[in-house]
Amino acid sequence: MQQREVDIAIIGAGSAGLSAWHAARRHSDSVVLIEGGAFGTTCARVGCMPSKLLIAAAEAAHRARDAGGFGIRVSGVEVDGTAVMTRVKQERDGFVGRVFKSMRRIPDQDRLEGHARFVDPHTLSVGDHTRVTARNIIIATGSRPTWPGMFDAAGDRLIINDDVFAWDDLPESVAMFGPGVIGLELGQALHRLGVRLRVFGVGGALGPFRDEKVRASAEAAFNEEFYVDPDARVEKIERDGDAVVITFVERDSGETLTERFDYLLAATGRRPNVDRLDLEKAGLALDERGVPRFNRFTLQCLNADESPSHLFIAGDANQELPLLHEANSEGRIAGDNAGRFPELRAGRRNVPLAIVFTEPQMATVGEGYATLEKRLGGCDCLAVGEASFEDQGRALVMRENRGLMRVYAEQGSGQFLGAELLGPRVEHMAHLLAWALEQKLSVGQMLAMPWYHPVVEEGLRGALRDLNANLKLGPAITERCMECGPGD
Ligand SMILES: Cc1cc2nc3c(=O)[nH]c(=O)nc-3n(C[C@H](O)[C@H](O)[C@H](O)COP(=O)(O)OP(=O)(O)OC[C@H]3O[C@@H](n4cnc5c(N)ncnc54)[C@H](O)[C@@H]3O)c2cc1C
Ligand SMILES: NC(=O)c1ccc[n+]([C@@H]2O[C@H](COP(=O)([O-])OP(=O)(O)OC[C@H]3O[C@@H](n4cnc5c(N)ncnc54)[C@H](O)[C@@H]3O)[C@@H](O)[C@H]2O)c1
Repeated sequence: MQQREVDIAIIGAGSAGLSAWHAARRHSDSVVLIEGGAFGTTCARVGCMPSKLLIAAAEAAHRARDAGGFGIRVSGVEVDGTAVMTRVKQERDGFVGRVFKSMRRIPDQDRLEGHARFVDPHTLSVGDHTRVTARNIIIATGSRPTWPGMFDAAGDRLIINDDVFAWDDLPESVAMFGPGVIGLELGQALHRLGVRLRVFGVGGALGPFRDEKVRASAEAAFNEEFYVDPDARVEKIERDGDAVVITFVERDSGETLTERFDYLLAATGRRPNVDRLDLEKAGLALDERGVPRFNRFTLQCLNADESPSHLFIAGDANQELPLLHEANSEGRIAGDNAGRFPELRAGRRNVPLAIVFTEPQMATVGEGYATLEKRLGGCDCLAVGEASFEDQGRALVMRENRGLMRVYAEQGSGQFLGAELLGPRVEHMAHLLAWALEQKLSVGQMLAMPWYHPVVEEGLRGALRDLNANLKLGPAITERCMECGPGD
């Protein structure tokens, strides 16, 4: 067993771990980065990037098929599954290659391969070859998919998102469990690429939405295109030969159906990789999920006796906001603070922003409706405005007129608080709204900004006007401007 003594050890060379390494190195040359799985990051290998590549191929197929709606005849649209997967994997390898290239800046002696576990609060055993003692340790171990035991009946036909990006060809059929973020992104893409699909959920949850009206609008919009039952009654999952056989009650007919699928894809959520670290030896206070308790501005963990720890936790491992930009900024803050320990700095945290790349797209900005309702609803302090995309000018032009936006503000101050968005290209509107929230703008100030015509953002202006009217702060709401055409 080799012995290493370092200032800072980082467990996990994903997005959070890499950001932490760069930040920590500004303070010390004695930083080691430990990786127990594949290098290249979840985002580039099996997450953000390959999923967006699959979605891009699906969009191309969809546009070709939808061209008839514009009077353009495109005959014989064919999806070549092998070519689709070849491009997805080639481009994905390019993204992973870029991560490797940036990792070349990390000297070989600063990288260790092997699974890390705590031996005591300052010591890690890595694989069965090295023992690392560190002044500070950053846990940046990411997350992994989780699923209920009943799916195991599907045997090796039970797959997760990682497996999709290893396919050489597209399958004939997939039963997707979990209409969350991953389930809807991948599900819609597979459907548009010609894969027979059913999506099953539990308890009615759909996508990232907590606002019931937006959730219901999403349920209706996706069901126009493919089968999604967010509150499914699945009676049996069996394996028969190469197929997964699923018996379920169909959502609209109420009939009990038995169908065969090539795969059962589990997209039923992710759990933090903190359960295989022997955390009990690290002396930390854990929450009910076994995740270390931590300060979101310093990323510093708390000891079991409530004193501040020398350990930090960043990225999906802490489960606060399991998104790429959050992993990057948390890694940076944790690395910086591990470097300057025990003198810590509060890191700057941005307002919450999440975007889902379905069509219509889904996005949430700010604390989210459920939290706002709880915090402000009881005293009538929460004002809500909304606008539908169904008759929005530019959305109609593009044949993308589906979706609903709900925007929230504080009564009295008129300060904008957040939004839940379903609609065309809302990725851009979500950014505008996040920037407005960062600037603490009031709804009146947002409405005073320039709005072009004809753009989908005019739909957002409609929602903000509705919100402004409900705030009862004035100025008077502009009636629809007829000479501006639909959308104003
Ligand atoms: C299909 C999919 C699509 C996504 N799309 C988006 C998107 O569009 N936009 C977005 O913002 N986010 C997206 N995400 C989320 C995003 O990928 C994650 O939030 C981000 O990658 C988390 O980074 P991380 O550094 O915390 O974890 P990771 O990149 O997973 O890094 C953790 C590393 O720790 C290693 N490790 C774990 N335990 C140990 C141990 N004990 N010892 C040593 N090493 C260990 C792991 O092997 C891993 O390499 C997506 C995720 C998925 C799955
Ligand atoms: N575009 C993006 O930013 C993006 C894309 C993909 C993933 N991500 C990140 O990854 C995280 C994890 O995504 P996810 O989709 O795995 O989680 P999720 O929490 O978004 O969705 C899980 C879904 O599975 C459902 N579910 C749970 N148990 C079930 C069961 N037994 N049967 C059927 N359905 C069941 C839940 O009700 C929920 O709808 C996201 O929260 C997000 O942070 C982000």
